[in-house]
Amino acid sequence: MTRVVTLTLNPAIDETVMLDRLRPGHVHRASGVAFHPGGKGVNVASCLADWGQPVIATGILGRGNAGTFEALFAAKHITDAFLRVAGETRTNIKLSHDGETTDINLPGLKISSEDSARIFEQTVALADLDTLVVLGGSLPEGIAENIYAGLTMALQERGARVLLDTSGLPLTRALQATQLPYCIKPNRAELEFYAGCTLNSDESLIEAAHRLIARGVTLVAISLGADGALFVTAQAVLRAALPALRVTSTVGAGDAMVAGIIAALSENAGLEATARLATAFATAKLQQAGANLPARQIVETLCAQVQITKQGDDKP
Ligand SMILES: Nc1ncnc2c1ncn2[C@@H]1O[C@H](COP(=O)(O)OP(=O)(O)OP(=O)(O)O)[C@@H](O)[C@H]1O
Ligand SMILES: O=P(O)(O)OC[C@@]1(O)O[C@H](CO)[C@@H](O)[C@@H]1O
Repeated sequence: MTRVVTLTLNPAIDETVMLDRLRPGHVHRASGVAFHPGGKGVNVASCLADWGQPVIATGILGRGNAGTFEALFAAKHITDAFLRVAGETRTNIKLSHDGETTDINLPGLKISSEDSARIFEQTVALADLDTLVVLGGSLPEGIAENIYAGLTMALQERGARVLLDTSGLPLTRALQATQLPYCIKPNRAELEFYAGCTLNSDESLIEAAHRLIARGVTLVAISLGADGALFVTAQAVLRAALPALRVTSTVGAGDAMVAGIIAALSENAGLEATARLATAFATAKLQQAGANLPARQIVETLCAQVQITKQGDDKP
């Protein structure tokens, strides 16, 4: 059976503050607040666990407030392989207002070079031939910008497949390397940052994806918020979308999509089945606060409803 490992080097406790509307420079009275243990790899693990997929979550946690993560791992039977370091994991502020979310993500812990080397080695040691490894999120201070490039090389040399979901320079460094991840899931802004230009049409997004595929990426999934997502391989391009009936929180929708891709890959699903499951996971998560999925049957019903449009002709 495929082993799934998620790495979150910079996890966060997401503090979601409910506001009627956001007016910069004004005093706001919040109508509520909620706390969820998060960070991209943690969210992916959480959604996979809801789907019934065994998952190992690793990364770096501050010992001071690790309890909130430990409670999640225990409740969802997620194998906890996190390194503990001195200090507290960051809290990220999510302002929920006017039907959208404004994110204020803090920098996180300062990591020593010894702990950086330890987490690198521990992560590589968790992977073997049939392992899918999700590398997710930003990097805390002290971790080299090219760590995802190095991890991708070391993990894929062991026969694992890497799915990378990050942004900014860590993404750029990983995509400039000689060994590229098996799969990436950028959103439009993340792909634009890497490409160094605006990508405001499907054609330009697909072209950017094809350039990465020519250099070794197998699957590029570009998430486009309410507009759905593009799933691009060397053989085909699919657009997948499903209007959301209810949006409780968009935080972690991209992570739910990554979880859906991983669930599909671990069943050797084809491209259309992967696009369907990934979109169903993301849409299902929108109904939940925090990175949680509803019952499997609800996700399966959504899966059948996902609208798939083929873009262009398939290639052999
Ligand atoms: N308002 C919405 N209506 C319908 N589907 C949505 C909406 N927002 C997100 N989705 C679904 O979730 C997927 C991922 O969302 P998005 O593109 O916002 O990810 P992201 O930018 O990586 O987000 P995050 O970093 O918060 O996880 C989309 O491709 C889409 O399928
Ligand atoms: O600062 P990063 O690591 O890029 O993103 C962190 C984060 O925004 O990602 C998740 C949503 O995708 C949240 O749980 C978390 O707060």
